[in-house]
Amino acid sequence: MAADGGSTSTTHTLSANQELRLECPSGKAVSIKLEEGAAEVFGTELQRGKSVPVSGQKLAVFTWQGCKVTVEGEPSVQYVADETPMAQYLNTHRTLAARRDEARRAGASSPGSPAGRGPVVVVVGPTDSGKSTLCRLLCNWAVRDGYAPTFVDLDVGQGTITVPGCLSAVPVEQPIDLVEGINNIPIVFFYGHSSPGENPTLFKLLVDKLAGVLARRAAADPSVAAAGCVINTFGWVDGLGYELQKYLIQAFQCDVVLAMEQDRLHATLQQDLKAAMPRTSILKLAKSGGAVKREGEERRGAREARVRDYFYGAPGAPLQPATMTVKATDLAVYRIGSGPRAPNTALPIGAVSLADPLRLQALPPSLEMLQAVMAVSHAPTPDQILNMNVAGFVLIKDVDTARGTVTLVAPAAGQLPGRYLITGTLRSSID
Ligand SMILES: Nc1ncnc2c1ncn2[C@@H]1O[C@H](COP(=O)(O)OP(=O)(O)OP(=O)(O)O)[C@@H](O)[C@H]1O
Repeated sequence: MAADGGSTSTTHTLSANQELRLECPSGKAVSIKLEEGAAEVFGTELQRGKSVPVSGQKLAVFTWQGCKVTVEGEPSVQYVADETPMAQYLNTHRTLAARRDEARRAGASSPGSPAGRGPVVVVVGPTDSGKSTLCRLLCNWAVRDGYAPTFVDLDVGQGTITVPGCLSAVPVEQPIDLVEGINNIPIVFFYGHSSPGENPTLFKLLVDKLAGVLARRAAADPSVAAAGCVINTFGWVDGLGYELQKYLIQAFQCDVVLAMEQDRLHATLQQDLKAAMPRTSILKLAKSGGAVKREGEERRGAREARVRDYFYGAPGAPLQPATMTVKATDLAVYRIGSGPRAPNTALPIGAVSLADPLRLQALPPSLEMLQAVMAVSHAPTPDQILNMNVAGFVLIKDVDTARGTVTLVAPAAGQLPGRYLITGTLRSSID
């Protein structure tokens, strides 16, 4: 590596298979520019001579052949690494690519046949093991091969498709934009909490709903089926978390499980899925040394940033949300389950919680709703709320019980796309 330049501009010369790792705090302008050669950020190729803003991101500029790249601004961390798992990740992609090609051929000769189904890949592993990053790489490489895989995000704590607390899926038709993310309309089910343990029954129900929608889409379109799915999961891999991982692997009928970092997770999944899913391959992949550990406060901050991005746009791609005051009678707010769960240890000895985790409870507007992020359901009637995906989100800013009004922030002005709002425990402190 050679570096030169002043404190706000550094040019790095990378050799083949090296990567430049950057941690760029939000609020400080940092951009990268490819000067020579070829390089990619998690599978998205950089255009030569084009400056790309990367504030608020932790990323790696990787090169297969060698390149020269300039960093403008002052990242809090910047260094070049020689050792990366990229070759192993690319080999995995090549295996998946061969299966997509086979599926495309089979789907063309007999549409709707099981052989026309491309790989359904799930990435599992502890928090910060690089799961989301690997999903992004696999989606981007598939796009570069001419496929549009469906990216599924079940990470309700640190998801990347929309606000936290959701199970969502979106077709990736273009390389993921470094500023704007995935430019496509997702299908979203609202769970409403940042941990799958908050209401595991609801989490499983929504896994089944989303898996059902995607199976129907694949059955209706051979090119969707052949491209397959790449599924990101949450980083809770013990106890109930592990049980939920096994549940979702079966619900989505995953045929490839990529276990990041942990021998134990890999081995237990192999044992436990052998009988139920004999044809599923379970592979272990190395964690990148660049995947950065985030502590509780930072994880909360990342969730907050996702909510901010939803309403106000990502840095470099601003949006204009609307603040509206509506009549409380024009809305109906529902909570699924009966409020925060009492741990069994808090109940009298021998008692079990009789709370129905799928019970719909109508809530009158109250000050307890301030700063709640609520989903706007597509449901035409309340009894359909559990079955339907959501149109988008609102943030509750004020409730005036005397006047009977609710003030909320929505992505756009005008009537909301539905009158049924779903609330959970998701809150945001943004203005
Ligand atoms: N090679 C790399 N160089 C620099 N940063 C990286 C690299 N790989 C991953 N990161 C960063 O490390 C952080 C953690 O990675 P990632 O989000 O992929 O992990 P995860 O397993 O999905 O985490 P979680 O379970 O919390 O969702 C992210 O900010 C990501 O951008």
